[in-house]
Amino acid sequence: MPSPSSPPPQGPVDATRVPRYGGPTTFARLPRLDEVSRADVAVVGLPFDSGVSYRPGARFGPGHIRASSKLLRPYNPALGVSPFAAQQVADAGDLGLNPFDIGEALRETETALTRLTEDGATVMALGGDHTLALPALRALARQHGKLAVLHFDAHLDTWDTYFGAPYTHGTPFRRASEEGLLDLERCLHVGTRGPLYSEQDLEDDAVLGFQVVRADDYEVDGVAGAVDRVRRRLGDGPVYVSVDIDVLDPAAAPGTGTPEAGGLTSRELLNTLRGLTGLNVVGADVVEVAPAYDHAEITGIAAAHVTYELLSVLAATRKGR
Ligand SMILES: N=C(N)NCCCC(=O)O
Ligand SMILES: [Zn+2]
Ligand SMILES: [Zn+2]
Repeated sequence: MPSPSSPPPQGPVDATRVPRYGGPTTFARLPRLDEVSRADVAVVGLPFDSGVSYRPGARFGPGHIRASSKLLRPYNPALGVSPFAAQQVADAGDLGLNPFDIGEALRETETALTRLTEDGATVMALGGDHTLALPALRALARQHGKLAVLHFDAHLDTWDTYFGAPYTHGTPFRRASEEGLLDLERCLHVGTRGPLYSEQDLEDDAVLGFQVVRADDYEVDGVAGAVDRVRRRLGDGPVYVSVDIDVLDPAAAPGTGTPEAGGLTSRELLNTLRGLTGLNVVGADVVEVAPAYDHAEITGIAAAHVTYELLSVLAATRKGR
């Protein structure tokens, strides 16, 4: 927490004074991390897509999400909070990750995220492909102990290997579970759907520690039912929230590498995220935005709003809402 003498949070550039299409290119036109004395939340870009199994391009995700975040306004009426006034949010820029050596990129990510959190910031990562959830979990589990993962995705991402490779965007949560980073009683996927490799995938997934709120469950139980299940599963302990943008229907997020029909609406996703207020969220990511397949910033805007809601949840929780 800031001391009584620390300066008030420095927010975004005022859009009534500096046009939105000008000014800084940081997330939501916030200050850079090196422009503030300390940050409660660091937004950091992870430009990397060497772990993908289908369409490449998520390496350009961080820049696209930032460019699509220029219209965000300072007050969130849905949660009654000003996410950039209740806490210092700053943009830490992009990590320089090795595109030719996945193991090296994992180490670089873990080291950088460890440094950011040691400085007291909660990490809000913008991907990048889903491979990098693994080093994020490694960094945060060292600090907080075993973590719950709340994983929004069309996919399970608990598969084993592709072409014999263990570190890919389809495997981060199996590796995390095997490495003992996860609380196996408190993890769940939200929004999964579509074809699997076999029935065994779901059996393995349960053993690895995950329950599932399927995309189809929204049809029956709605957002309130999903939030209720999520909150009961997560409890009070530390939670890492990982949002693969392909959890949204391709109509709401075409710009991604492995799209699956039948997904969540952006309204369902944003309202589910708002329902996380009060939980002990220790880090989050928004991944798999691939701008080459986007149109009119549809996917970028969805990802920017997801990020904004996560920042709002952190702010509302900080204020004891
Ligand atoms: N994490 C994402 N987006 N996709 C995983 C898909 C893995 C597969 O090709 O089966
Ligand atoms: Zn996915
Ligand atoms: Zn994924």
